[in-house]
Amino acid sequence: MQELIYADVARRNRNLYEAFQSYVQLTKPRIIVLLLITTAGAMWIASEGQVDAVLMLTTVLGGALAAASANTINCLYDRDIDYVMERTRWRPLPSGRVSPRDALIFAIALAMISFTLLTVCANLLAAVLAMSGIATYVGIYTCWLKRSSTQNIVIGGAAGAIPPLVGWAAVTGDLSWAAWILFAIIFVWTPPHFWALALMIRDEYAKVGVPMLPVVEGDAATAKQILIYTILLMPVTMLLVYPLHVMGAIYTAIALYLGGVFIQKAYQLLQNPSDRQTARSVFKYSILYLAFLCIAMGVDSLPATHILNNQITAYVTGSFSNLFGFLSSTYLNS
Ligand code: HEM
Ligand SMILES: CC(C)=CCC/C(C)=C/CC/C(C)=C/COP(=O)(O)OP(=O)(O)O
Repeated sequence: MQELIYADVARRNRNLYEAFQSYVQLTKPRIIVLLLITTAGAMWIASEGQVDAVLMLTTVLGGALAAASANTINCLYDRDIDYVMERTRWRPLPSGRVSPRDALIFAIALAMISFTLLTVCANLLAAVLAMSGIATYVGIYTCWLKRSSTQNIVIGGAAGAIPPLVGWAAVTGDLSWAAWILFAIIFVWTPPHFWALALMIRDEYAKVGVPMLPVVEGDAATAKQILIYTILLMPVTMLLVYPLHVMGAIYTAIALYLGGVFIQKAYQLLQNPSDRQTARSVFKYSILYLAFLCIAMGVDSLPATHILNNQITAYVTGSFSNLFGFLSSTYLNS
């Protein structure tokens, strides 16, 4: 009898754990981690490295819940095509592990908790921005553009660029130019990130009639667009240095290096646009690129780094003025 009870409890626990896993899977948790790194990075810069720990925790949690809600609604809306594609067939909705009704209730609950948490612990602007992220990702990307335009990801990508705005607003209560540059960095980063993946799984998207760029315009045209966006990304990242002066020498060096490697990889892809391995390498690098760029921003904003940054800047400016002095005296005297 005792054993039967134990077996029953064990089975129930296993079922509970499996249900829990299915709901977690609905939220696409691995993507959320990088979204949160951009939120935390923005908070760190906005507070010049002196962010309140409770505010950081609650904002990141609120942002995670909003993104989880957005991803769940995306899974709900796309369950028809997810069922047909190999890559997505085993997601909780197409495989029947979660019912559409339960997924909807889950997504609404997540959004409501996120809104309340952000309003109470951060401010209304941060909460409204998070909700606008859900609206953009679901309304503009998922329901409207994903199945109708090759530029779906360019315009819909704005949703993924909202998390740093949430973080910035949570700290300062408003949105400065620097916050909008962070938005612009992720906005320009998203097409190379996604199109590299789309090159790898082009046939899957073609099978379900989703007009991703490689499906409609081909591999070479997509690789060309990827290269254009990676080149554009470099000056956009530098806007934080000049004219905004929010970042210093350490960020500049790391951002230029990371951007240089990104361009090099995109160029390699252009040489061989149908090579899946090269596309995979660009996709993987895009994730590393954004994570390290945020880390560079964080390091650059540390109070201790300011001293080092000032010394490097003074040295570089001093060297330049010496050089200009030398050149002008040489040429003016000759
Ligand atoms: C609307 C714009 C975006 C689209 C359409 C998009 C699309 C995708 C897709 C289809 C995947 C593969 C997911 C899977 O196999 O389940 C993926 C992976 C990923 N995305 Fe994006 N993405 C976008 C924006 C972003 C943003 C803004 C971030 C973070 C800042 C991000 C971070 C990631 C990460 C970290 C992965 C890898 C997840 C893993 O390890 O499996 N994405 N993305
Ligand atoms: C502030 C806030 C709430 C922002 C939300 C931003 C957000 C959730 C971005 C996620 C991007 C993403 C996973 C796209 C995949 O979509 P897909 O449908 O093309 O991927 P799939 O083919 O794998 O289903």
